Amino acid sequence: MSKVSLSKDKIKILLLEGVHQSAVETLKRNGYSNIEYLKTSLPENELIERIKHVHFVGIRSRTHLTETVLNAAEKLVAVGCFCIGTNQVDLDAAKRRGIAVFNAPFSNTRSVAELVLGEILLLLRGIPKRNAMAHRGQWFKSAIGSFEARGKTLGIIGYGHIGTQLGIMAENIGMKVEFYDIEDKLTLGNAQQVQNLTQLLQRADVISLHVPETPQTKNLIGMAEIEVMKQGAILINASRGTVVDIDALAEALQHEKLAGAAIDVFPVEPKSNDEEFVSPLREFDNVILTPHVGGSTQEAQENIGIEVAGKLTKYSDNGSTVTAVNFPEVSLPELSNRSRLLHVHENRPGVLTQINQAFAQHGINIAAQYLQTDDCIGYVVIDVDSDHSEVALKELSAVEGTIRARILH
Ligand SMILES: NC(=O)c1ccc[n+]([C@@H]2O[C@H](COP(=O)([O-])OP(=O)(O)OC[C@H]3O[C@@H](n4cnc5c(N)ncnc54)[C@H](O)[C@@H]3O)[C@@H](O)[C@H]2O)c1
Ligand SMILES: O=C(O)CC[C@@H](O)C(=O)O
Repeated sequence: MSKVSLSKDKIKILLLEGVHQSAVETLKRNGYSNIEYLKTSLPENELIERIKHVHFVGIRSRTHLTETVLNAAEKLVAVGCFCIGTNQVDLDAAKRRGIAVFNAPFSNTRSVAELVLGEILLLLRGIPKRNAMAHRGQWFKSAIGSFEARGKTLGIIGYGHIGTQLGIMAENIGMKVEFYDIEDKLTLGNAQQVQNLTQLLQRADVISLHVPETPQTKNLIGMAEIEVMKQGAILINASRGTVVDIDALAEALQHEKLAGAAIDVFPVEPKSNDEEFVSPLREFDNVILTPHVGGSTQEAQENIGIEVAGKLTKYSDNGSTVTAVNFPEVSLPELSNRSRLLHVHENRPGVLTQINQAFAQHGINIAAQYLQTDDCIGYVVIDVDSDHSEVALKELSAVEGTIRARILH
């Protein structure tokens, strides 16, 4: 599949799920005006219909870009996930089709950490229950089950961007921070890494989850894990809904093994704000339930809009894949007075030799060449004199193993 360079007004961009207007402004500022903006996600059949015609798509966590959807995305060059998580995209299928995927790895980190810190304080004081009772006209003035955060142990599972930020903030209010991570991590402040999950579960007064959705984190916290937690501990999950077995959690709350919980993400989430939220946790006054809003602050959404739209325009304008989550990363200088060929190919021996031989045969001088590969694909970027660019694109497209070739002037 090959493409000539389209003028910017012909490049179609579909933005879903009400991404912040800062994304639209950033795209427009960079010359992209052909933007369709929808406040919601789309049902799969409609998504398949619309994605056929677009070069870039922007989504959040509700839109699932499965292999079936990507099969229809004939023109798609890149996906922008206007969030941290990218589990809603079949990253491997996108890569095999030469579609780069970008996200915003830190823009909502602080928002999630702040929400979790607030929940820790409220849950340690038993506020959700007292609040619910007061709404029903009941007056529960009592210190029973009400504790300061100072001196309590916070156990963080997944000590990445959010986990570390939360750890620092929790230490600032006098909590002791321990964490479990599958990687050896640089500990910030006075935090301590523990060697296994059980140890952390046994020691912490509050457990907070900050892992990605992976096969290994599915039901990371189930009946057996809750069993080893302290009597009266608190569980917080603002990572992904698959990480906690909700039925096991409901049972633990029923038996008062846990004093409370805060859950922001669920195995199945409503597809829109009009759909009913169904969960066995609804009956518990001591559980804070939030509709996947950990990262939903004005500050975070604005920054995400600018960051991800910026990455899409950079990839479109000059081919840079820096911070792409499924693509070999190539950092590129700006293009001036030349043409740039972007070639995504299956990573097999001899592709570069074929390219160089074809260019040599046609007397095409290579001004600069950049190559990065991973175990599946290679991404080569070649700057040539503009006089030779169309021949060069034809030659590139004919190379065996070509997935995509694109040209920028
Ligand atoms: N609720 C929200 O709105 C919201 C907002 C942002 C992010 N998130 C979720 O939070 C997750 C974490 O975000 P982050 O920016 O801190 O990610 P990150 O990649 O910086 O950190 C994740 C950490 O988890 C560790 N990890 C991975 N698998 C593990 C396992 N099996 N056991 C223990 N540790 C494991 C990693 O080594 C890493 O240190 C995201 O993947 C996303 O799903 C949710
Ligand atoms: O904005 C969203 O839909 C997802 C937010 C959060 O889960 C993320 O992964 O950044």
